[in-house]
Parts: sequence; structure tokens; C-alpha cells
Amino acid sequence: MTATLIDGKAFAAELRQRIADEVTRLKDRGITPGLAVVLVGEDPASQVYVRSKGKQTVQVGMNSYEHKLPAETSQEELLTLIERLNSDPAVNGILVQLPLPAHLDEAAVINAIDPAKDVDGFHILNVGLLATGQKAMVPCTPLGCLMLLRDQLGELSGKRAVVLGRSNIVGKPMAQLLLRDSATVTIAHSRTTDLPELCRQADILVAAVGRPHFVQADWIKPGATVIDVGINRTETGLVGDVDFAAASQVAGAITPVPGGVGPMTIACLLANTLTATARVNGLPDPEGLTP
Ligand SMILES: Nc1nc(=O)c2c([nH]1)NC[C@@H]1CN(c3ccc(C(=O)N[C@@H](CCC(=O)O)C(=O)O)cc3)C=[N+]21
Repeated sequence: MTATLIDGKAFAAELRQRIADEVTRLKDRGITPGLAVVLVGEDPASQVYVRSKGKQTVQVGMNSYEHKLPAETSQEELLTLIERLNSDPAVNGILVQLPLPAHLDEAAVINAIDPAKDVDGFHILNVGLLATGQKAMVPCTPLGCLMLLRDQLGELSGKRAVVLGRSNIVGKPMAQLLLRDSATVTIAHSRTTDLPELCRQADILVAAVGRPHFVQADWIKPGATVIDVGINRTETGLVGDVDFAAASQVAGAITPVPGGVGPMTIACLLANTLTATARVNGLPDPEGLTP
């Protein structure tokens, strides 16, 4: 059996086109969405992402504000910048690139962002809103995965989903979104016993553990839908958390790395910026960009 390839790159391109159309409509009303990205330090991978985000932000017609701060930036200096962005009406979305240098308090920084501008959906208010089924800003990577899953399967209700990984950025919000769509959700992690057996029960398997080729083909239920969130840099290039070559002989559908979830993450960041802009202006949420 050969799995259907879930083309996240193409899906993300369509999403960006829809976002660009909405931005055009907003501009006709005199509104231009603005996204501020804050990068502290010189991590090369982070620099690549931030550049890519800025480029795509401009491509869909939004304003991009990049703030690059030295690695030695103090907590107080960073909080001062966030305060400034919170009160700047030209800024509709704020993203602080993670991870932050170790001397900075990540939770305090995230929770200093105006929740209405928290396009990452990491602020405790948004986490609580999502967990209780209320209107929230939803983390970009899980939102992108949800869009791919709905597109592939139509209906998630009653399906067994296993989420590998329990991070605040991917695993936990992914589980919340799947639960909201009435899937039966298990969150598994490094301490889970009989992991292969558990995974074999999954109709939907979302791998977000950050270990190259961790998920083996014989962990996958024949015909299952596999979403690979892993972005691992190895000598052979970028690889996911799933042994793609072998897994694609068993799965029903699978995302590649690169070209799967990664492009969806950035497209959903732009979607969230558009949503935040609509909400602050008292306009309805843009169609199909929120869960
Ligand atoms: N506050 C915050 N929000 C984030 O959303 C965030 C972050 N911090 N820190 C870093 C991670 C990582 N991340 C990715 C985004 C796009 C690709 C992406 O587009 N990947 C391409 C390949 C790009 C390449 O070749 O490196 C692909 O998978 O096809 C990957 C990873 C967002 N992150």
C-alpha cells in the first residue's frame, strides 16, 4: 500500500492566497494588518524562520515589523518592547520567537503579550479559552495540522487519535483541537509504556517528539493518517519524527518533511494575524481560518 501524500506546501499556498484576498478587502476599508516578530539572539535556525515569516507576511500584503535584539537583552528591556508593541495600533499580531536565551523568563514574556495580539496562542488566557471551547487565538502548528486532517478525512468525530508529544506549543493544543472535533484523544510521551502498540490503534497519529525517524512503520495502523510535525536537522538534511519511506508503505495518508506541516505553521501565523485584525476592528472572523 502506498499512502496519499498530504501536500502541506500546496495547501499553505492556497491558504496564503485566501489570506491575501482578505487583506485586500481590509485595505479597501483602510485597515492593513501588521505582524511584529521579535527575535532575541542569533540562533541560525531561528533567523531563517524569522526571515521566511517576514517575507510571507509582506507577500500577503501585511506590514511586517522585525525586532532583532542582542542575546544579552534583559528581561526588562524585552518587556518594555512588548509593552510598546501592545499599545501600537499598527501592530495586530506579536510573535516572540522561541526558544529565548536561558536568562529570560519565557512564561513571563509570553504572558506580557496582549492576548488579543498573541498570534502564537501561547498566552495563558488563550490556552484557557481553547481548553474550555471558547473563542481563542489557536497555536499555529496544531491549527495547521487540524486543517490538513479535516481536509484529508472530512470528519474527525469518533476517530482514535494519538498525539506523540506533550509540549505546550504542539502536543497539548493539538489534543485540545482534536477533542473539540470529537476525536478520542490519547497524549503519549517519552514515559508512555507500550508506545508502538498504542500507536497501532490510532486512526490519526500526530508525531511531535523532536526525534528523527522515531516512529517506525510497524507502529502504524494500515490506512491511518500520519501527521509529522518533526523538524530535525541531520547530516542527510531535514527529516521528520516518522520513518517516512517505510511508513508511507503502511499509512493511508502522510505528510512529508519538508513540505508538510512546516509551511502550514507560517500560513496559520498569517491567518491568526488576519483573525486578530478582524476581531480588534469588530469584524466577523474570516471564513475557514479559525477552528
Ligand atoms: N514563537 C514561536 N512560534 C513558532 O511558530 C515557532 C517558534 N517560536 N520557534 C521555532 C518554531 C519552528 N517553526 C517552524 C516554522 C516553519 C517551518 C517551515 O516552514 N519548514 C519548512 C522547511 C524549512 C527549512 O528548510 O528549514 C518545511 O517543513 O517544509 C519550520 C518550523 C516555527 N516555530
